[in-house]
Amino acid sequence: MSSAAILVFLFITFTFTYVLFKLFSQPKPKNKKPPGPSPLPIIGNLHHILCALPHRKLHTLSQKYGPIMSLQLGQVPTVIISSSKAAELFLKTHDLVFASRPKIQASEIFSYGSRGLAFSAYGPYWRSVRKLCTLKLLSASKVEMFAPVRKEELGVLVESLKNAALVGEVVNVSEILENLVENIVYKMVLGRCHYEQFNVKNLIQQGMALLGAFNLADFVPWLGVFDLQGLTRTCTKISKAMDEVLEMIITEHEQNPIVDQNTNEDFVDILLSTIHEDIDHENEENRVSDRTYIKAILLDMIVAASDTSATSSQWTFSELLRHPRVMKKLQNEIQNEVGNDRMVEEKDVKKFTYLDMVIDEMLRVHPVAPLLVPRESRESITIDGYFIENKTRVMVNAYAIARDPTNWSNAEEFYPERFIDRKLNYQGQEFESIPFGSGRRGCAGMNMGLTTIKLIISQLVHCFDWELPNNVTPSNLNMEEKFGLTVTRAQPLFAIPHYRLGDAKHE
Ligand code: HEM
Repeated sequence: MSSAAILVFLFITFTFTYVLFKLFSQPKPKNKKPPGPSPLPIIGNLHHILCALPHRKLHTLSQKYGPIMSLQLGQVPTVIISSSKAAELFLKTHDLVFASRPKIQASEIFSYGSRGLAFSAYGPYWRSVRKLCTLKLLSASKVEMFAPVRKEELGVLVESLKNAALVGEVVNVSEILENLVENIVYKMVLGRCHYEQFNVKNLIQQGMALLGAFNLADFVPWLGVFDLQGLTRTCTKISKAMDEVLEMIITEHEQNPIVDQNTNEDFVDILLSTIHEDIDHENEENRVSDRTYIKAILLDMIVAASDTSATSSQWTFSELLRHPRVMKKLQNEIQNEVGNDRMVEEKDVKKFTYLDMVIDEMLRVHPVAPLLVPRESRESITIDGYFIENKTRVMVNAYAIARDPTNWSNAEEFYPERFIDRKLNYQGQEFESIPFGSGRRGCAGMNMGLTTIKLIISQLVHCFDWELPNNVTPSNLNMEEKFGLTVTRAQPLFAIPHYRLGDAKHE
């Protein structure tokens, strides 16, 4: 073969190899994944979220890799959303694609195979349960129906704080707020909060800690059979005890049905009245023949309502103590409407416009579920040029979104006045602050939560002036966070109440 022929042969071979290499070595443009840090073998990027405050770490990473970022968490392909624009694409434009939840081992065990609302996969069963909860448990009329429970529990708390004020006692505000919200939630859901035979609160607290714990099996499923962290055993044990307690509570309700029109129903009564209804009309296989769905929904309601509302109240209180100007302005607003010789009633709260701004600002600065509740894609889809494969886990970083400098100036500063001309109604239209998530899987109990928090805060700042104890000043008050099922204060909040009303009557 002549040298020219050799050159031509080599040229053709090289070109052909090059074209083949280009074709197979680069991902096809339509399969381009969102950018993200390189994964390690087996664990992928798990080390990036295994830290004390993952929402902060993911916020920092998103500043390098962008608002739609890829992570490989063990075996689970994951996308992290960190801007309002990206959140709108995932939670509004393509909401239906991301309306499912991944299977979480603890929820599978506690909720009888995720038969509650929060963790069930998108489909006919979830749609029926969501409709049932929205209409029968969490509607505006039901929120109002439970006003007497909130009033009674707050009345008891104010009396005990008045006694503490008399002797200048330092009060553990975190603890009293947790107990208050727990009492309200347990009375609303189960009818009462104390049982002599068992400690239901303690059991559910243990369950909640397990739900918030990092479980390796959720990311590397084949490791699940070895139960390396012992979580499967513990969850199964607690779940069995919880099931026995819930069975007893339901049986007690069955044996004492509500006959008196003036007696308020609780969630158990309401759900029992649905037991003969076919909850899942579209799917024969999902037909509910026992009461597991009632137990799963009861648990979901307690878990979803308690920590979120208690933690939000604590952050609001902390910010008010850190900002005496805001505290004074709020007290003045309430005093101008209510005077100082009676306590706040629930109907007053709607008039407190500055309170609305304080709560909006607290929810922006301290979203208590900063990564919302994870979603899972139901099909493969290309968004903004990035390919998102089926069954990708989606985590929306509400913490990062609420700090996006394109939407918020001095984002770390707590400044309620930024909401004077800017109303957020959390109904899925705005995405600059999404503490309740958005779309089909958005929070089902938002009105219940907001009503509870607003009443608690207005009552406690109207009845009392609050002083920081010892050498704590507004500027050195510890505001460190602790990550779990919700992001709470790392240290409990302490303060001294000083009663400030005249002869208040709690009508
Ligand atoms: C300040 C109080 C609250 C906050 C900040 C909050 C926040 C959230 C968030 C971020 C989600 C996930 C949304 C998503 O995936 O897009 C959620 C879901 C949910 N929340 Fe809330 N929540 C609060 C109070 C409540 C209350 C009081 C209840 C019930 C009584 C409740 C019931 C639920 C339920 C059932 C879901 C799951 C909905 C579903 O998957 O279909 N929440 N909440």
